[in-house]
Amino acid sequence: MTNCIEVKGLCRSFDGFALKDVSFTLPGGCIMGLIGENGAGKTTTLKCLLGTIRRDEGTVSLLGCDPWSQPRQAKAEVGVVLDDCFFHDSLRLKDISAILAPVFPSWDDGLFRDYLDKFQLPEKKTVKELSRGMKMKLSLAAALAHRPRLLILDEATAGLDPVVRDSILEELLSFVSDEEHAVLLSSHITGDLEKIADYITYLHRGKVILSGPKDEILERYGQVGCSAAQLAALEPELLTRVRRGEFGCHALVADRAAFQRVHPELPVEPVTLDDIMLFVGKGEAV
Ligand SMILES: Nc1ncnc2c1ncn2[C@@H]1O[C@H](COP(=O)(O)OP(=O)(O)OP(=O)(O)O)[C@@H](O)[C@H]1O
Repeated sequence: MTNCIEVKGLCRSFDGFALKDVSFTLPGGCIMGLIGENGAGKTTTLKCLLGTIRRDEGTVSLLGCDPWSQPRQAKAEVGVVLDDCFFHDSLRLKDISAILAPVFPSWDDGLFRDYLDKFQLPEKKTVKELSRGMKMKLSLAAALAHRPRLLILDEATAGLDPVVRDSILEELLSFVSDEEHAVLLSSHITGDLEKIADYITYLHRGKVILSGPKDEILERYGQVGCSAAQLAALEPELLTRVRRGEFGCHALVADRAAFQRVHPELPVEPVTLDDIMLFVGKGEAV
């Protein structure tokens, strides 16, 4: 399995914000979810990956090419879906092929029409007549119709109902059934990522605080509910973050098995990605 994305030591600073030493790899045949609070640097990371903004330091490889120094090669096989539909409002869906075919040498008009059909997008409609969900499906149809090997999606399912989201997720899963393909998507809907992602990268204030196989993360991490007195007696090295409430405390543990060996009397509950984000965003360091 070759890597479709390799990012090492990526840095980019703006006034008041810095993306620091971001590194991750995405193997072929896999989906990676990029998560993080508002302003954590997800879009900035994706823009650096796509070469639409310059990076200050680090290396980026998209399908073996550097998007900044080899923009054409790097982007030829990358499909991009952003949270806004980039087609002009007055455009009819049936005219989109004529515009995109000269841009993408591998554009497949038949495939584009198949997707319009599959996503129930009427060819005669103009873009302004589409709902938000339909526009997202149109963007995905256009991204897929030039037969990319890599899909990069930024908040592409935000604001969509569960049925539309589910059909988009199914499409992404079917896309990565080819081991040469991969998907990187940023999302705040962590439940969707728990369903489809193989890897998770979690950005917090411009830094990667967690990156790895999703199942390993969810198996390794856990939470312990206890009283303030019990919490005070626990070994700090076994805990990652704590949350103190009126009715008790919760501690995030990064190694459930290690904690359980030392404290078999305290049950460790499973956590979701949202739970981990709440511990990081609202909890305290130990
Ligand atoms: N062109 C720019 N100039 C200055 N600051 C910028 C620029 N682009 C982004 N930033 C800042 O970088 C930080 C990260 O923004 P970014 O859009 O990458 O976050 P995000 O994780 O995608 O957030 P959200 O979940 O809200 O979309 C923010 O503080 C933002 O204000």
